[in-house]
Amino acid sequence: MKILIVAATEEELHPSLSFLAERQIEYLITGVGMVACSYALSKRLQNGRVDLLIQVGIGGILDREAALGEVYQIVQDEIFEMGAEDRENFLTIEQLGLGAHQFYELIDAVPKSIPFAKKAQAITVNKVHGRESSIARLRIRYTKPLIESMEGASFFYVALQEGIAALQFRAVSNYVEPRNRAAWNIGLAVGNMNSFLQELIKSLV
Ligand SMILES: O=C(O)c1cccc(C(=O)CC[C@H]2O[C@@H](n3cnc4c(=O)[nH]cnc43)[C@H](O)[C@@H]2O)c1
Repeated sequence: MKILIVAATEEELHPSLSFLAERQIEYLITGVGMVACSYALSKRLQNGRVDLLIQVGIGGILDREAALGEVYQIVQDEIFEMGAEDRENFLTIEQLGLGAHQFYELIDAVPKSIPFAKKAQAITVNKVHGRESSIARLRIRYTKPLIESMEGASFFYVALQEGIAALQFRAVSNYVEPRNRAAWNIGLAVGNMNSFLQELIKSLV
């Protein structure tokens, strides 16, 4: 099975680089954001077959009770607020009849026995939430565990277009809260993400 590991930045994958090299598992660094992710992944997929895409990275979590560092399996991801304002209402791209904003993991080719991670839904943003009022609106709209990233939905979108199995995992580096960069624990999240990734790969190859 040809696996491609996808991450936005090399920092997020750094602890696994020698592990991946030893096992001849290919990885792709896409850059941050939906446009960079879509471009880099599409370009790579034009150059050869892949059976399974695995995106790993860090992300924010809305739930203040959740533990920083925990790894989540993202089962559903959406391009946040893709649509149109209609005065006080919001119309999704589906409601406008112009496309889709909600995408899902694709697990047909994935063995059942992969390591356990809590499941979460996610939103993918161009602008990281950092204002009290917009975060309060998120809390009303989303009741299940919610992770925020800047690439996830575009990753699922490309996988769907190409018909390739795709899994996404995010370790929590920070809470979705008024901007507080000093409170991010990127080291913990990257460490846990990579330990999980290595267990996952061992279960697959
Ligand atoms: O310092 C900032 O305010 C800031 C604003 C935008 C991006 C960053 C980054 O460091 C890149 C974030 C990188 O990690 C993912 N990530 C991590 N936490 C979040 C989040 O709360 N919301 C959205 N994305 C997040 C993201 O996928 C990027 O690749 C710093």
